[in-house]
Amino acid sequence: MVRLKGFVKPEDQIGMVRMCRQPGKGPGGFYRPSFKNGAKLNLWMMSLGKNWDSTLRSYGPTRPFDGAQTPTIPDAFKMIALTANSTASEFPQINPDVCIVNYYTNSGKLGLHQDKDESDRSLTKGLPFISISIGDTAEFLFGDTRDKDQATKINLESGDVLILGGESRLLFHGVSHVKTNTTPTWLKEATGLRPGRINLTFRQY
Ligand SMILES: O=C(O)CCC(=O)C(=O)O
Ligand SMILES: [Fe+2]
Repeated sequence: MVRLKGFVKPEDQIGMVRMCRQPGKGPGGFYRPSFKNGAKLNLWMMSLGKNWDSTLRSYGPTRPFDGAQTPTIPDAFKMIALTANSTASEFPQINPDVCIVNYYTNSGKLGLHQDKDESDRSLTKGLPFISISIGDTAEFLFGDTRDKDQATKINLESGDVLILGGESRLLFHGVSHVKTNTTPTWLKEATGLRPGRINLTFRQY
């Protein structure tokens, strides 16, 4: 696992918030996903590139619940993810065809889980996923099991990048809480971003 603190430049963070708005409001935009048992996740989600469905735990070109086509990943997003990927030179380079954008309000969270719905090829090669945090700081947990009491806690701040690849690709991870009022003032002023946190994960299916 590699953490690149403050890797995403302020102008790129501003650009990413603005760029999320257009697809975020349209078809295929942000919605509250559910688990198989019908309970809602504590976040809003939008998939770019390919759709990830939280009930089926699989990828596809459209969203099963409303048939919406998945918006494309903006090239400018890809460039930022690829630059981070090559900075963490211990991991193979991916060609991202999926970007999952999560929006957490200040009561948002995400339980410990592994990301293992990508292709067998992607997982056996340990192809990394690249996570970018924007807005309020998250307390992020990771560990070898689903037990949150044994997990390590780190803060992910606006502009931080976290890369899980190779041996760390299947680490359990999650977000225990989002810290109120921690978005940088310049980001709030430039974008009018509502309180909360955006996380983008770039993956290769
Ligand atoms: O919000 C985060 O930092 C993690 C998101 C995540 O684990 C996921 O989308 O699979
Ligand atoms: Fe994840």
